[in-house]
Amino acid sequence: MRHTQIQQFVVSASQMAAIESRVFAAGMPVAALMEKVAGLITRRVCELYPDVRTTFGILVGPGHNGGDALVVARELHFRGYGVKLFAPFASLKELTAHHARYAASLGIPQVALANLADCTVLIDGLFGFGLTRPLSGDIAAAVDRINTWQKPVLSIDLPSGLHTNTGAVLGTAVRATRTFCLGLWKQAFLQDQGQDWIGQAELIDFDLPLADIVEVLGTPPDLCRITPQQAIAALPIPRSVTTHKYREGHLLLVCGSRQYAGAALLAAQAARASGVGMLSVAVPESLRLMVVAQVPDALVWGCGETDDGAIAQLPEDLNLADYAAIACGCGLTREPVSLVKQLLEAATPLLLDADGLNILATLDPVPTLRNRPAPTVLTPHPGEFRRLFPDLGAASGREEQSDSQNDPCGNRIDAARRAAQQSGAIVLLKGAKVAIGTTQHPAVWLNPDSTPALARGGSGDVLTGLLGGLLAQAARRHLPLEPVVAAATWWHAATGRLAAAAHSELGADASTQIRYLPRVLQSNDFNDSSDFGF
Ligand SMILES: NC(=O)C1=CN([C@@H]2O[C@H](COP(=O)(O)OP(=O)(O)OC[C@H]3O[C@@H](n4cnc5c(N)ncnc54)[C@H](O)[C@@H]3O)[C@@H](O)[C@H]2O)[C@@H](O)CC1
Ligand SMILES: [K+]
Repeated sequence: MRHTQIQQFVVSASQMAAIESRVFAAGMPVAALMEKVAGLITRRVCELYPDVRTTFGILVGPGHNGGDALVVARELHFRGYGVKLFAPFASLKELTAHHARYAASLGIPQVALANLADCTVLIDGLFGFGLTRPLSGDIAAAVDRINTWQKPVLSIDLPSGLHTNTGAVLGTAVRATRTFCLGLWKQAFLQDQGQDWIGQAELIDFDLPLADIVEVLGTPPDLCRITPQQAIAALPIPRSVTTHKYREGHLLLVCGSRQYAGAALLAAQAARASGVGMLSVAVPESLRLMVVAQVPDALVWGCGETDDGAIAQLPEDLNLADYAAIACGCGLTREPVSLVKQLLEAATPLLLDADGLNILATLDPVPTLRNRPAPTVLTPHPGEFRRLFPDLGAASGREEQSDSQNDPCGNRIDAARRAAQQSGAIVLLKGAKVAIGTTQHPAVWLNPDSTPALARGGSGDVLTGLLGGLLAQAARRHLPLEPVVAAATWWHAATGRLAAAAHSELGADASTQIRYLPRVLQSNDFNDSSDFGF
């Protein structure tokens, strides 16, 4: 129970410091807490490296991150491992200085950086959440040098140099292969730009009292990390034994063009897997028979089409008020502007994706969304996000075409939150760590576990169909939509992971993902984030 709760919290540096202060004020001695935390880290290090011939080079910073590192060094030394310290700071915090003196008295050698080059593993205790400014000078040079060695690096709390909240690299940063996040997940672990420095992330729970956490973070907290347990509790959306198809929601998918016919099929097939009671699909007339053949359970509307094969207009006898939700965008092209305008005016929950978003971006999006008579869900990737919210765009993540991850403004959590506040929409900002901004509490939901296997054409169409189907079911029951968006995000990512585990990352194409959607809900392996055993 505690394990599940703890996994949901996400903190900033100042919130972590506030929680820590409450614990210390209540009587927990600082030194005792450091012993406890470092003991837990040591246990994990020994599990990972049971062979006592392993040698550890330990990087010691001036604050309590360095203190943790010194306690770990001492414990590894007592267990018979070879340990060397690199402690380049002349001035240390008091507790850290005590541990440094004791380590020296035990004969643990302090060495120059070059002497760590022959160690098997490095442990990074330079800086944790107390980092206040960019790394520079000798320490930055030392970090850069370490990064060229390509050794396993275990970072304590955060890779040194990473901003605790944004995950941005401040000057330079240690490139960890694994990071032990201490106590509560820091925001950096849920930001895309930190991921290549964090490596494998693992939470070390050291029993911060829930009462103190809740007091600082509020109930419900502002941020919520989506857990498998939460998502599974919302899925599948429960149905009564006496239900009928129209009570399970009716989704209208508006999608496809002659150029992008497959997108319509993928979205429709994924919507079907959501359990939605009724599925209608509006496509250009020339796609109608293909959709009927591939998704025979859908009602398919053939729409008048433009010369280029995009939807020109919806059929006159199609009544938008008949649907519990509408999802639009997959394979649409940017032509059907009046169609998207018409959908935006409908008093029906609306999901916009892909070209639906690109068209919305030309329609003065913020006031348009604020005037919507029903809820809106947007699912932009960073490029679409920037077109929709240009003043927030810099905060949404790296440029699509750029491999620079060092964007100092790349705070996706903040971007999703502010986009939702501005527009009133639920904004699902795609990326490795999806951030969902809402106008409710929590203000942002964050999905921690995904797979690069989902970074491929078609997987966005699967998400749109799945999410659209779930929104229709939830809207029909008057359930809040935000938790459903979070659950769909998790379901989509978990499907990608399950499909990749079975077929490799290369084999987890969109059609395979659709086949795996129901299997995720049948699996019992959702007890922690390392489910599926990889
Ligand atoms: N939150 C908690 O409850 C606990 C925290 N602990 C550890 O304590 C850490 C936080 O400790 P501190 O607050 O001492 O902070 P840090 O150890 O992260 O670093 C702060 C020190 O680094 C200096 N500094 C900051 N930026 C610098 C830069 N760019 N170049 C050079 N020096 C710089 C500061 O002046 C200060 O002396 C955590 O990350 C964690 O490792 C654990 O020991 C125990 C429990
Ligand atoms: K560190």
